[in-house]
Amino acid sequence: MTFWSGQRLSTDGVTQQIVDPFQQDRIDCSAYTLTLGAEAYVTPHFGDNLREGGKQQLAKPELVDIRGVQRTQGGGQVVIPPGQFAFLLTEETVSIPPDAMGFISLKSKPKFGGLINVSGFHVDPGFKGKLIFSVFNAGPTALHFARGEHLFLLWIADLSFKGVKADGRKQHIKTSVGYAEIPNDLVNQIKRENHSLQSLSLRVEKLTTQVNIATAVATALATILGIFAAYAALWPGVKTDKYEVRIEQPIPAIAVPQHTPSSDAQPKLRTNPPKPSGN
Ligand SMILES: Nc1ccn([C@H]2C[C@H](O)[C@@H](COP(=O)(O)OP(=O)(O)OP(=O)(O)O)O2)c(=O)n1
Repeated sequence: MTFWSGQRLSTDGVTQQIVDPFQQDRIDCSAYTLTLGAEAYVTPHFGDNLREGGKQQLAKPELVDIRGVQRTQGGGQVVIPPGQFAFLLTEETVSIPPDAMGFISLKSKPKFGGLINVSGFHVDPGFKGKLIFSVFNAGPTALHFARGEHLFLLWIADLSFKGVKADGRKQHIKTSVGYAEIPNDLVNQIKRENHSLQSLSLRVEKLTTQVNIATAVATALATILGIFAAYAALWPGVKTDKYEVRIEQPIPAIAVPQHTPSSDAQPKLRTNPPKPSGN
């Protein structure tokens, strides 16, 4: 298996239409640079409205000339928050010859930001279509990408066996047609709130604030009630008509038994009566 060199990409890459549209300045050493295309999908995070979140259509950027250097401007943006998955569609359509295969990867810049390629690393012989990268933001910050941004790399490798079947058809090649957009069934599989560490941390922060406020209010109310109760109990002048107890009837005199010397005398001990004699 031999990997195509940059030189070969610039010649056979064009004649065999490996990538469409093809630009010579996209050859990066022995790889071809692919860009972010018209669609992206990012999984919703805590608090997002699931009905609203869907595939994003990214506007095409314009080419502007800055002192003779062509720069892209105004491409539609996609933001991937930390801890979220995304599908990213390539701008280019890839056509792998039947006797070759492709290898794909993210460029280093998005990787340094924490982006991980989840969806695999190969393109089958005979595959034709746009590529869909499934990625995960494992970094600490939200990652912003614009349509037209150089995000992916493609290498082509020759296969050793170039045989054909008896009926003339090529063997072991991908015959099904690839994607032109991000299919809805892919989106439906992952369209649910994804509780990333960041979103859970925000939620804990929010709950902590609410508990702190509730505790402060409860403490203030308890203090006010305590002060009011103490004030009412200790200050005799503080009475309301509602709580004042009026004593209308005089308290009846209670007869208190008088102490007499006889009543003070010790009670006599009772003695048993003498037993009658036996005769
Ligand atoms: N990030 C990627 C990786 C691969 N592919 C394309 C190129 C592959 O040739 C094709 C099929 O990939 P796999 O063989 O890994 O996938 P499956 O076997 O699941 O799909 P199929 O049933 O089409 O063979 O998908 C893609 O669009 N995006």
